Amino acid sequence: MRSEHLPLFGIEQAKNRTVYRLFSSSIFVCISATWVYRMIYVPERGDSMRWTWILLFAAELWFALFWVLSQSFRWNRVRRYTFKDRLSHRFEDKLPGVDIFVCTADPTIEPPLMVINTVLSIMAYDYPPEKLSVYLSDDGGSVLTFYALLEASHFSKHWLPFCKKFNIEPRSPAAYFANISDSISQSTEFQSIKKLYDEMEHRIETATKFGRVSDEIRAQHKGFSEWDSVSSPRDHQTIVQILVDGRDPRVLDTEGSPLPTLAYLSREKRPNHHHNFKAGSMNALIRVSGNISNGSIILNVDCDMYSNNSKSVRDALCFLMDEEKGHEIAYVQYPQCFNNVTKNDIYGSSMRIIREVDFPGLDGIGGPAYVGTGCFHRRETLCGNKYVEGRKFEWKRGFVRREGTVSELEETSKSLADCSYEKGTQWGNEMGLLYGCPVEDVITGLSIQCRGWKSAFFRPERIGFLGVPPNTLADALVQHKRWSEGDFQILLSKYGPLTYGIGRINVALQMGYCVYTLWAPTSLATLYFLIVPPLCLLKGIPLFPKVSSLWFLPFVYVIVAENMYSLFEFLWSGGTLQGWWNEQRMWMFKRESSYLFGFIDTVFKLLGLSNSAFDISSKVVDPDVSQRYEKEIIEFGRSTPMFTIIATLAMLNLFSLVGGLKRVVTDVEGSAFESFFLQLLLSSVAVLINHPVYQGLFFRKDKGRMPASLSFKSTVLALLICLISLY
Ligand SMILES: O=c1ccn([C@@H]2O[C@H](COP(=O)(O)OP(=O)(O)O[C@H]3O[C@H](CO)[C@@H](O)[C@H](O)[C@H]3O)[C@@H](O)[C@H]2O)c(=O)[nH]1
Ligand SMILES: [Mn+2]
Repeated sequence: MRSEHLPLFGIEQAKNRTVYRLFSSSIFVCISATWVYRMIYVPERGDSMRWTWILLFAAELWFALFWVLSQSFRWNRVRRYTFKDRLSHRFEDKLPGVDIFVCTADPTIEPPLMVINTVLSIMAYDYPPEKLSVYLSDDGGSVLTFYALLEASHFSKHWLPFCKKFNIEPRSPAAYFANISDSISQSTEFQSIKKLYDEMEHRIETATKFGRVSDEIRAQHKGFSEWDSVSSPRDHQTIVQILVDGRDPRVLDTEGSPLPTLAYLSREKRPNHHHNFKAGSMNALIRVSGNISNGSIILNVDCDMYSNNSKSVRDALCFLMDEEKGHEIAYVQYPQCFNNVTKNDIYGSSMRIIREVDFPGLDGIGGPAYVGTGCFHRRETLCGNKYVEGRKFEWKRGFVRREGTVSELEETSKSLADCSYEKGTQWGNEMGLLYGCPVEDVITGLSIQCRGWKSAFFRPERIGFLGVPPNTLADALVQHKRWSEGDFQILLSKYGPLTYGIGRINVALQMGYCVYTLWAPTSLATLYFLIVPPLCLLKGIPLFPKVSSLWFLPFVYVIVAENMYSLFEFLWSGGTLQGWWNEQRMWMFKRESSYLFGFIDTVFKLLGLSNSAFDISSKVVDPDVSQRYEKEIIEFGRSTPMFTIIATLAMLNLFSLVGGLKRVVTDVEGSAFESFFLQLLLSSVAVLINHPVYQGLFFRKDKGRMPASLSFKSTVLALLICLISLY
């Protein structure tokens, strides 16, 4: 084979697929057997238990459906790898322009220092700097963020040559300095760059602390004058400032190499104009960058997701530029990874199974979803192009420079980010990121796949991007509320995987999307399971087959085999036993609270009673909270409706378990244990897994405990429910 015909990437299929398929068929057979049991033993008409039974069957059917859908992830997992040397060899001088977007929205929960660390890590990619442009979109319209970016533009002149000279990783200064080896820290170059960074950090922190920039600093750049007319983050004109003009031959780093272009954008905001959250800011970025650098590849990252691997652009291009297959791929998604997840991941924030199983699985059946960060898109496909069989991309042209002075470019860019610009256009509908959904990313990715494109999921050995996960329980639950609500809305939207998706994406991919879009309604089946069987246990009504009955076997097989498999999968993905247990707890918490609220909010939205919001996740932690996080102690600390539900259900299962045990102990015939075994098992597991909740309610003294009022409320509520059900 001649070298120009060698592919730029390869795909490897997971092993042992046949074994898994046999195993999952055995589970399916047993699940079907449980249905037969439910149908045979349904109580007669007129029996008070009839509806309890039928609804329990419905809940079980729902979980079975969910299980079937999630098999799509496990059917054909793949792993991709790249050949970057071939890319350089064939394409080095034809590499395309790459525009990188960083989104931030609030300087208090997304500190400017963190934001510019992300920006610096991205400016330092191993890629020709004249072809790289970095845009920071600031929905917070904050002068502090602008100031930090200005500081970063100066510091980059020292930082980029340092990164390249010593070939360091990661290239976020904060992350790099936090983990350095001794040998390098002795060199003078290291000492001096560290000093520069510390001084910059100090200046930015000072400004952040006072909430303003001094007049002295304001005099450094004309851009500050824009804030003279900013009245609030929600009411201001568009601000576009090009801080580094990569085209200018006089703008060089300390080693005389060119720098990437760096621009600040804060789109116009007006109180009476809906800004569509991140989707709105991404669309403004697409247009403004199109006017300034017009790179044909777009990477976007959340402001906390710094680049941990300087080769990511080249890796992504191996997929997009491959002569044989590249023209089918619209985007390359990297997994979302986090850098301060504790060993056993109490909030399940590392999303291990999604990263190691779901997405590699989606990749084998048409391509992963777009998850909003760490994703390389083609500009054309993001702007609504359809896939045309056989049409290839022209890379020969490489990259064209824009004409015009910096101020001309800034001036012409402004109107592109004004509120009125999108009126009467297809932006947010057929073009750019879609509006109206709290998960703008997933719905946009799905719409791209529905236009015929494939996508690729890439997990390099060295993680591509690292961000900050939610580090309190409340934050994690709120984030999942937004996701489940958004995903559920996709199901009901024009782009529903079960409606619009038919014939546009393959059946397995439709099934895969359904798993996420059905998160919200799953809360109902979960609540049923956490409430009804325990109450029936308390009242002495058996709902599952006796231990001595043959029908018991399929139930037990499904329960044991599925849980063993899930544990095995978790350990195989690099997790710990305790981590798996924590993940099960979060599974339950989310379905009791986040998904329920996501479901309710969607219903309200359908009835026109409310609008979806985008609650931004906090990326800062109070030191006290952070200490508990490190020790893996769950953070409650507040009284919220979500915690009330969690605590009440924990108490309810505790009371039922006590009642059920009493029944078994006092039972003279000795058949109670047999009849209630599965209900006792269910409540015991619920109680064991809720152990940290009881601790938070009654035993902890620290600030992260449940407030006393909540302990009282949930106990009374649970008692009331038990009493009402008994009489
Ligand atoms: O009005 C807004 C709101 C948010 N953001 C930015 O969007 C990003 C993601 O927000 P975050 O609060 O961190 O949400 P997460 O739940 O962590 O984000 C995940 O889920 C979102 C969709 O719900 C996606 O947009 C994100 O890319 C994905 O990482 C951040 O950089 C924000 O600054 C904006 O630019 N404008
Ligand atoms: Mn985030």
